[in-house]
Amino acid sequence: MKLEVDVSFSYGEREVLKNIRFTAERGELLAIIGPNGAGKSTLLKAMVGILTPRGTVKLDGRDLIRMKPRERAKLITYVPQSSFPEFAFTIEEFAEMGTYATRGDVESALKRVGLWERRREPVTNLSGGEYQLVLIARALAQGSHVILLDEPTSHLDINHALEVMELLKELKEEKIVIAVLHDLNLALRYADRLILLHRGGKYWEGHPEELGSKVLEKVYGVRARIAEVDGHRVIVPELTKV
Ligand SMILES: Nc1ncnc2c1ncn2[C@@H]1O[C@H](COP(=O)(O)OP(=O)(O)OP(=O)(O)O)[C@@H](O)[C@H]1O
Repeated sequence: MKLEVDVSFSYGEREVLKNIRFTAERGELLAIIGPNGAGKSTLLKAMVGILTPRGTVKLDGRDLIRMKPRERAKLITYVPQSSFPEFAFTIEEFAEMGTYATRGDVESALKRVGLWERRREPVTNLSGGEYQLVLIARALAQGSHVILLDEPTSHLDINHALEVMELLKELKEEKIVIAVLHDLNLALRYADRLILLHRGGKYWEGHPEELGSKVLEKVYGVRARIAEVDGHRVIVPELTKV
C-alpha cells in the first residue's frame, strides 16, 4: 500500500500549502512536524477531504480527493485535535458517531483501546488521555487503510502519550499512519520518517537520525542541541534566539 501526496491549498488569496509532495507506506510511522502555523493541520484536512486541495492524494494510484465521501471514508480517516465534548453521549455512541462503522467494528475498536468495558459511561467521565483513545477508536472502527492524526498526544501526560505512540506503532503494521506531532522528542523516538513543514512548504524530509540542529534552528528560531540518551536522540532547545 502506498500513499502519494501532491497538494497545494489556499484560504482565499492566501496560499497555505505550497506543492507539498511526499509518499507514505504501510509499516512506517510518518510524523509531520513544524512550528505553529506551518500548515500541518491544513495538510491533514486537505488529505482527508475536509478541505479540497489542488493536486492529488493517491492511494495505490487512486485519487482520494475526487472520490465520493463515503467511498473515501473507507480508505482514509482523520483523528482531529481533541477538544473535549460538551454533551454526555456514551463512549459507545460517541465512537459510532459520524462513521460508517457497524456495531461490531465499534466493539472491536473499543476493545483494542481498552474502553469496551466502560462503553456505557458518558464520554464526559473520561480523562483527556482516555478521550483521545476514544477518538482513535472511532477512526479505527472505520477500518480504513490510512489513518491521519492531528496532535494525538497534545493533552496527555508522558505516560499516556507513550501509550498512544505505542498504539500507533502497532497500527503502522496494518495501516499507513501519519501523525502531526508537536513533541519533537516523541517524533524522534517513534517516527520512522519526518516531514518538516515551514511556512506552508516542505522544508525538510528525512529519517529521525538525520535531523540536524541547523534545520531546527532555522525553522523554529531557537538554538537546539541534539543529545543522545539511552540510544534515543533528544532535542534540547535553548532560549537563545538564533
Ligand atoms: N479557516 C482558516 N482561514 C484562513 N486561514 C486559516 C484558516 N485556518 C488556518 N489558517 C491559516 O493557515 C495557516 C496554517 O494553519 P494550520 O492550522 O494548518 O497550521 P499548523 O501547522 O497546524 O499550526 P499549529 O501547530 O499552530 O496547530 C496559518 O497561518 C493559519 O492562520
